[in-house]
Amino acid sequence: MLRASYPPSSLHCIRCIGESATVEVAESDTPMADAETIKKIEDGYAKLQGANDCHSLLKKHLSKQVVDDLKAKKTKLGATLLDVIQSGVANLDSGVGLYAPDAESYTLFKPLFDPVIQEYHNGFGPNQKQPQTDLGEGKTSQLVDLDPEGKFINSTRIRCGRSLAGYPFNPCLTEANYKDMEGKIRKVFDTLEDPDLKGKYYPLLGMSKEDQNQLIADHFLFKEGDRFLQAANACRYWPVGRGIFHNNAKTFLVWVNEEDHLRLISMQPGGNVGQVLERLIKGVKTIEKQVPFSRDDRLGWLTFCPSNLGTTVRASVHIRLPKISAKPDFKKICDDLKLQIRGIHGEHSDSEGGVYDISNKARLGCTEFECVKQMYDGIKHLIELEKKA
Ligand SMILES: Nc1ncnc2c1ncn2[C@@H]1O[C@H](COP(=O)(O)OP(=O)(O)OP(=O)(O)O)[C@@H](O)[C@H]1O
Ligand SMILES: NC(=[NH2+])NCCC[C@H](N)C(=O)O
Repeated sequence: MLRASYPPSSLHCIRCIGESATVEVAESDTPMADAETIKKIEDGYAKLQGANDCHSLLKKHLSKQVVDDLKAKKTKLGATLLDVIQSGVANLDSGVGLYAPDAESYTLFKPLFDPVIQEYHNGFGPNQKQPQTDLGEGKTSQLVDLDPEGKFINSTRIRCGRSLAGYPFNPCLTEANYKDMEGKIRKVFDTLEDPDLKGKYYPLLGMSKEDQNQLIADHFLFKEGDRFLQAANACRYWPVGRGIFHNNAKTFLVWVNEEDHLRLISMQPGGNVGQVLERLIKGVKTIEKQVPFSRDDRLGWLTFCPSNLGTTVRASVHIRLPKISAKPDFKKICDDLKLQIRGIHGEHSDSEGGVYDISNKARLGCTEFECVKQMYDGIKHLIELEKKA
């Protein structure tokens, strides 16, 4: 074993500025995690093992064997198993608990990612491949309004994530990367002419707290200070490079550099899923003509969190189902329909006034249109149950 200087711009990011950039390099020249990092990984493993109230996929799949096999590994950008697991170790209430600091992490730390991916995405196995993109062009008319009388659904939203090719994910990005990426995407926003898409970019830097909080309360903007992202080292230089684009009607929105490089969102009041999807397709197709995105042959569109791989599509409604949501088996009914229940202010929030956010859960191993259809068919069924209850 030699000690050598590895030029890890990302290692600075991952390990906080000010730390020495010297890391251990094995004889094969493969970068290796240092002893301190390995100790933290082992301590993290022990903490998870001792936490009886922790039910994350991380805890379930981070076996002693996996720790021993992966603890010394390091990606070319300097990411270690610690970077992958630290959010789930800090937040024992995580559902998933791990993130990929860069694309290489999905292969280097495969023995951990693959079983998590398999369990989260309906059994998507290590030899399975994400199908070709099918956003649902020409098929949106199949998705007729789920609630034409406006009795149940407050609003419908479909989002997808995209990573700009050539850049790693949050923990490995430098401040210059953030500025650069924001600059590139702002130029693309300026070219949007279609009346459905045309709008303005609002950087977080310089936005008043009042405006920011209003956008969050109205469900348009990402929240600040997400402890899961913070513990994953994903909020560095905040608010530099972060912001939101939206059209006048706030029905087409793009989040810049929150959890993923981009989140493209279409949303509107009511239950017209077809219209919402139609607008999203237009937005994605227009933007992707100008920006190359990272796609993996097996895992599809690449994202920071393994729960978002593949299509990256989460199609949701904000819905009131007072009768069936009061039943003890409501979660089981949704699980069986492969739907996920969230609270009114998004992930890790509670329901308010009996309104739930219900969406497709899996995003990998199916097409984009199938993800939306999963939500559509499931919600249709839930509304029928509510009417009969
Ligand atoms: N159908 C919907 N109608 C209106 N707002 C919605 C709808 N679905 C989600 N939202 C809002 O979008 C915002 C973001 O939600 P949330 O963070 O749960 O989901 P996300 O954007 O899909 O990302 P992630 O899964 O990474 O958390 C929240 O304010 C949430 O209330
Ligand atoms: N926004 C997401 N990536 N959501 C999925 C996981 C979020 C968080 N890391 C958890 O495990 O609970």
